[in-house]
Amino acid sequence: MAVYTDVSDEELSDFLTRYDIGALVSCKGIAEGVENSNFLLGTETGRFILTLYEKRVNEGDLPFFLGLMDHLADRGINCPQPVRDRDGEALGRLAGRPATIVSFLDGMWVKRPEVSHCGQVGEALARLHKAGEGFSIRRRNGLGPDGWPPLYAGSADRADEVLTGLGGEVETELAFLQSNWPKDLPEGVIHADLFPDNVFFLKGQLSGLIDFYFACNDFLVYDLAICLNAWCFEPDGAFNITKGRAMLSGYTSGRPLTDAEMDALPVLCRGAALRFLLTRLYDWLMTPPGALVRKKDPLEYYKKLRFHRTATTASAYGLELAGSGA
Ligand SMILES: Nc1ncnc2c1ncn2[C@@H]1O[C@H](COP(=O)(O)OP(=O)(O)OP(=O)(O)O)[C@@H](O)[C@H]1O
Ligand SMILES: N[C@@H](CCO)C(=O)O
Repeated sequence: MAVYTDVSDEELSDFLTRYDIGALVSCKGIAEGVENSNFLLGTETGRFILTLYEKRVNEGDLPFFLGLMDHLADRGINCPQPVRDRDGEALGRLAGRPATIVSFLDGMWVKRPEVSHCGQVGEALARLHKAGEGFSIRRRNGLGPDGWPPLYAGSADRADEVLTGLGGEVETELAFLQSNWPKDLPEGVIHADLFPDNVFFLKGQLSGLIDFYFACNDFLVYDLAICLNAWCFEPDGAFNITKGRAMLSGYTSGRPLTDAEMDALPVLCRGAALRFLLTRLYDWLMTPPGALVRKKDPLEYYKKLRFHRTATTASAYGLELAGSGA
């Protein structure tokens, strides 16, 4: 459960006096999520989400995340909006942690995404990429190719505890990606973690996007590679090309891909799979027993990586390539 920091009723009521959102009526810790402590607040004026940023979020990045949510919301993306206190500050401090209050979004995430969900996520991702244009703050992707070797170093000597031979496979993949990572693709602000639990639907229609705390500047099509990984595989590990096709056509209906982006898709999908394999592997090995957080299976992403190694062109994901008849 993602409530790492306890907040007393007194501290919380005091904190809320800085805002114009009415007095506290209820406060409930939210079990989902792994990164930060989240609480659902009820006040006299409505519902809000209170987030206390935990150790993996760098405080210096918060102006990027909070500014980005404002920028996107101003451009029609339904995402949480930071609530400002009477001094105009979106970032406060509570129980010793940096803290913000953001608007509550209605909707539910889907545990078993269907083709229609994948198509809508593709469309929403293209809208998000366009809405991010003109955002003035930059943030490099700390979990991009340069970040993978140091991240892996933290679990390298224990990787084979998870699966015999996994360490060697990761090293081979790191070397391949270092040599084959594309250059000069269109860049912009990416979400970088648009998994099903970060997308809300209401009556089958995509209603909102949350959790911008991995957002950064990177290749736009890398975000699409992350979404293909997160949405288009079945629980048995098989890639569902119908879902892939729906996602890619949803995306390209809003933002066509360049030839270079299409060519790069299989390698970017490999990189995206490795990125989540590595963060999950680290957490799997390093989270102390008894910690409240639910660890996610690194091998799910190892299986996905193996699929991507068999993909030679973007048609493996359902993209129609000119002249391929695919
Ligand atoms: N603005 C919001 N409106 C409604 N619910 C929200 C909002 N923000 C967060 N939540 C709820 O809190 C849960 C956890 O939020 P979030 O995904 O941001 O946490 P996290 O710790 O960063 O998790 P992770 O990085 O693992 O996805 C969400 O699944 C959702 O149920
Ligand atoms: N979406 C990530 C966890 C949070 O960033 C994963 O499934 O590994």
